[in-house]
Amino acid sequence: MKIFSVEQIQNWDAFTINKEGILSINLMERAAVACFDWIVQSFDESYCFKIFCGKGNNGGDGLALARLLNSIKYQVSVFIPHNNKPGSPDFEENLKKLKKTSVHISVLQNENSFPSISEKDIIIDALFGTGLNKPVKGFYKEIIGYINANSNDTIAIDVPSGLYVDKSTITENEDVSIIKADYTLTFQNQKLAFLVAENEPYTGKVVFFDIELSKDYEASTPTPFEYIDDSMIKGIYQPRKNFVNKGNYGYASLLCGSYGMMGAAVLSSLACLRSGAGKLTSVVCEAGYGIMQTAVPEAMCMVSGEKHIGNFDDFQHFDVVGIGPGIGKFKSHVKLLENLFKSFKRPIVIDADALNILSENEELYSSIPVDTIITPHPKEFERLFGKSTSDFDTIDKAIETAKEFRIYIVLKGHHTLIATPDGKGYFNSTGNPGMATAGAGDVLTGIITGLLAQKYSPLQSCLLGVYLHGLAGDIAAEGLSQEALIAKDIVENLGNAFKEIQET
Ligand SMILES: NC(=O)C1=CN([C@@H]2O[C@H](COP(=O)(O)OP(=O)(O)OC[C@H]3O[C@@H](n4cnc5c(N)ncnc54)[C@H](O)[C@@H]3O)[C@@H](O)[C@H]2O)[C@@H](O)CC1
Ligand SMILES: Nc1ncnc2c1ncn2[C@@H]1O[C@H](COP(=O)(O)OP(=O)(O)O)[C@@H](O)[C@H]1O
Ligand SMILES: [K+]
Repeated sequence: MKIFSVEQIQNWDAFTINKEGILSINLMERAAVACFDWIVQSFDESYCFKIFCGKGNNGGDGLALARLLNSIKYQVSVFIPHNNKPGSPDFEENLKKLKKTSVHISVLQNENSFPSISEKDIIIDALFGTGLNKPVKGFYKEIIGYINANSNDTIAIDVPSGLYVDKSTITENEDVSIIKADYTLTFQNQKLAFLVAENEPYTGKVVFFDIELSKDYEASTPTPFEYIDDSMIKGIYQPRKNFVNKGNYGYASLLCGSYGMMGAAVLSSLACLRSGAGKLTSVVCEAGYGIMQTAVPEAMCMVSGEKHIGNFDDFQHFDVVGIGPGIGKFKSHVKLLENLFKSFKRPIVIDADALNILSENEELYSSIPVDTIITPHPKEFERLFGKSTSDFDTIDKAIETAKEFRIYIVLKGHHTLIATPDGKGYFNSTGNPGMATAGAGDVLTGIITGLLAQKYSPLQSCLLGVYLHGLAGDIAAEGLSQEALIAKDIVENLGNAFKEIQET
């Protein structure tokens, strides 16, 4: 699914109106009906709705929604902040229609005219949507403050008012004014603002409504950002053929583990095999040999070093090398990375301590082979590429860095970002906070390494890898709860995740 900028969203509306020969007010009605249907499913007639409407089309949605709710006898009142300018044409049209109903409409002149809010009131925020063009100040700020001070459920239409959709709203020095919604009912596609941690306090649960904007526009409009959905994954996943043997699915290797951290080696190795790699050699230290052979008998083992991996340069057998889970930070690992970068001409995945070693040896950055995949969590990313001023700055930085070094950066998080060498960013749609548990990242390294071994391209391996990893985590959390989920459960549910994508 494509993630569009505000300008593109506006063009998409206009394109749909032209192409379908409909009026913009019909599109507004579609949006309002979608919100209405959801509200009717979610709240019974004992609730009253207080709808705050700006004078743009977001406010127009609010007015149309007020009329629809009133038509089936919900109690509704509408509040429009005083403003001398006329509303948008569709706002005015909907206001005319609303005036013919029994809905009470008040103009808010100052804070004395703010309505009292009682227990059964639901607040609907239709002040500003995608048309926000400057930070909220003055009387609007007071209204937003008033709404936020209430503990009643607040439903934002399209976007919590005050939040920019495609850039950062949070500034270090200023006190921002944004609705803190419990639900955001948004139209059509995912929006960049909903994918970053800094906006979590404002969006609440985001619900998407298909208002049937033109598919042609979506298909033909390029955008730097996409949301990884099941249709994208279906296009990548390759079912196994019948006349095959293990040689067809590649020879993976993982350089992993050290004394005290063999769990990371076991988890990444199991995940690599469970993702379908033909065969795997885990390169481990002597102290970990017995553990690996017992915990993952399906993997072959090579030994290097005593308590941590020592010198190793026997890479030529492998189709892909994954390095990092549990290897610890040792001086000799600098040489290990140097050797790997120099001698191995096939895909490489770098994670965990291997990234920390890189970050302390910046002279190695320029020798990272093209198309390498690195999988930092936010702290590792910061160690590698420095601090960011906002989550949007981090996104830009990831994309610029991926372009500069021609590598893939899998920046792990709630919506993991894959930044590509050609300047695109893909956000993951699967996964849950139960996966914030030790070892979950090691599992991801194993999966991506295993997919690369099977000849998925680096981009496909990243996309399919993060999606499967998150989906396995979601299936595990469904059975176990997020709290009880541990990394092993992600591995154990990889099979169910594969089954789910085979079925969709
Ligand atoms: N264009 C369409 O056909 C559709 C639009 N829809 C709705 O329309 C919204 C976008 O509508 P608009 O483009 O009219 O924009 P908005 O309704 O989001 O807001 C624009 C209005 O607010 C003013 N404004 C912006 N920032 C302000 C600030 N900080 N302080 C004070 N005033 C400010 C602008 O001058 C303008 O009058 C969407 O979010 C969605 O809710 C939906 O009805 C679906 C169809
Ligand atoms: N809140 C969350 N929502 C979704 N996925 C998450 C969340 N927290 C962590 N994850 C996923 O779990 C993995 C954690 O990786 P990482 O931080 O490297 O853990 P570790 O180093 O312990 O293995 C990442 O793939 C990340 O995307
Ligand atoms: K809004």
